[in-house]
Amino acid sequence: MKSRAIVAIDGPAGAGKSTVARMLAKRLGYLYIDTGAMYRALTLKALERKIDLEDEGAVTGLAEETEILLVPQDGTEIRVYCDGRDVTSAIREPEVSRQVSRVAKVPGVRARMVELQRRMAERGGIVMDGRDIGSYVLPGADYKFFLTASLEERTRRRWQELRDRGIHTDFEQLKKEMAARDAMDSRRPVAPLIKAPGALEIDTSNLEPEEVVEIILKHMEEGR
Ligand SMILES: Nc1ncnc2c1ncn2[C@@H]1O[C@H](COP(=O)(O)OP(=O)(O)O)[C@@H](O)[C@H]1O
Ligand SMILES: Nc1ccn([C@@H]2O[C@H](COP(=O)(O)OP(=O)(O)O)[C@@H](O)[C@H]2O)c(=O)n1
Repeated sequence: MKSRAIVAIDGPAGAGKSTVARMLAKRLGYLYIDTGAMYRALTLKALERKIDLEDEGAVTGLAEETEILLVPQDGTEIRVYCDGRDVTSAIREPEVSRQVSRVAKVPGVRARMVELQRRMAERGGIVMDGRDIGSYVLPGADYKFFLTASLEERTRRRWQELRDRGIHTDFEQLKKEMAARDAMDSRRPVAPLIKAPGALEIDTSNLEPEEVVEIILKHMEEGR
């Protein structure tokens, strides 16, 4: 296995990217970078400022004046700061999930985020997860994975996750929202959600997170 490698993990919402990426980073002693958290932080700020999300100029301007920091904690937890404020929990609110793809499709926003993400990856030894990491942000990544799962299973996971945080949502409504977000992420003109050439696709529907990590590590050890 290459040392201080760059590992890219992409896939739709709820496929298990962050869970697996975090566990993998821990096993490898790498840094975990959650790029979705960056788009979420900017979306939260835009919503709080009541910025018209269809106004691409305004949203781009906001991206350019916003400082987003991902700060690793003990283990592989990261805390997300937006202009110095800890927004780790707030960015997971359903309203942010509902609106984030509108912000993420703005080319000026992506340009800014991608620049930051590439800088964070410069020294290697990272696991980065998102939608366009293997295809666009880090096309030269050493290892690329594309996680999937059925929409039903991905909704079930997100529904449970929200419930564990005391947020009760309607399952069918959540399913619709997740499908709408996937569609928007897949259809946007700039760096859409796609499986990068050469990425190993893993359907996690019937796997435990630990099993997915083992598949990934085995693939990396075999140097494929
Ligand atoms: N392979 C898996 N099997 C079962 N549950 C999983 C699996 N991967 C992740 N989960 C659970 O599903 C939820 C959503 O996963 P997450 O990692 O946030 O997905 P993503 O980052 O792709 O949106 C988490 O609560 C996690 O514990
Ligand atoms: N590399 C990335 C990561 C996220 N995103 C956007 O950010 C949103 C939230 O990403 P996330 O990874 O936090 O979403 P979940 O899969 O955790 O629900 C996605 O739906 C995309 O719209 C993106 O455009 N590019």
